Amino acid sequence: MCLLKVSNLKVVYPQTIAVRDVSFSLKKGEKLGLVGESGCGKSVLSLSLLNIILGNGKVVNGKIEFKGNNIFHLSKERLRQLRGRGLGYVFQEPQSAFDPVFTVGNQVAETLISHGIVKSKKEAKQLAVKYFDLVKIENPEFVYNSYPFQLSGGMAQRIYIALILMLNPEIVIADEPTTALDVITQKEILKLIKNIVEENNLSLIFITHNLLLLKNLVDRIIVMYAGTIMEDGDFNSVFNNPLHPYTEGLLKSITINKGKKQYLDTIPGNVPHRVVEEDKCPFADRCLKKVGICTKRYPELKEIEGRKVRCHLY
Ligand SMILES: Nc1ncnc2c1ncn2[C@@H]1O[C@H](COP(=O)(O)OP(=O)(O)OP(=O)(O)O)[C@@H](O)[C@H]1O
Repeated sequence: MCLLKVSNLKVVYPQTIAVRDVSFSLKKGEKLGLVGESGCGKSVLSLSLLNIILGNGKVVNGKIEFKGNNIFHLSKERLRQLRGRGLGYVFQEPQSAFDPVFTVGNQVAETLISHGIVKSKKEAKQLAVKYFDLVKIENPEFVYNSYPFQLSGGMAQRIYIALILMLNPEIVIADEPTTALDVITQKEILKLIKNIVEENNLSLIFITHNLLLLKNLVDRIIVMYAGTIMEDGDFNSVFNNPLHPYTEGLLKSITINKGKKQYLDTIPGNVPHRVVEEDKCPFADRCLKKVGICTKRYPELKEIEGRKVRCHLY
């Protein structure tokens, strides 16, 4: 069953096209990785799935359907339900998700009551303590009564994940959820997200600039560059046999040697700070395999053996 369908989405800011001609869909239980260098549009795309457009950005084309309903046409109330019970968003900075002046319990209870998950503060506490235990918080009652500043980054992220799960969303969106955490906590949080998503047959959209994090976590990967999709396919095929020269470059820049990450080549040049509409491939200036047409025409996203690639070489 298709849960989410994005068609020809375009989101612009006065200085740049943040998301350009993006189309993809997500099935129930599917785990999708969204990867690309900083500034390629991952966050703008994932926030727009909740109809959140920050600053003076504008959706100028396309639609996003959640279970067949265009989210840009939902009433305020249905949108509020979508953000939480439809799509649960785990942010990069776990501590900033909480208001410093209220206890964790207060904020959790308010969210659960406002989404209709529980009716009273007492019920909220019972449910929260159960879920805090599930995400391996020691002494959940004590944590429930704590203030956010009393939590470590890892604890705050676990609590936030527990809160998202209590809302019982159908899709979990995790935007670099482990960047602010140390390596050991990172691994624990990734394992936690994977287990919970699989045990409950939830769909996952995991956003990262680190392709290696996606190994053993997702079934499918979308590679983004300059606001658009360059490659879309099942993780193993893309990882073992990348079609797009950009994906190839990303993969060449990392390798695993006896479990240790080593950085090898980097892709020449930089990600464009400003994306404008041009009749050329956005990656042409950095591409080691470019041919004549690459600087003359914007490539379509083509389907090849169940995968998709935006490249004139195919
Ligand atoms: N509030 C905003 N105001 C102006 N421009 C913005 C805003 N948010 C994003 N942009 C622009 O949109 C483009 C895409 O940004 P986005 O944050 O989606 O990239 P990203 O891939 O998520 O990067 P990172 O990995 O660094 O978070 C960038 O050029 C960025 O400058």
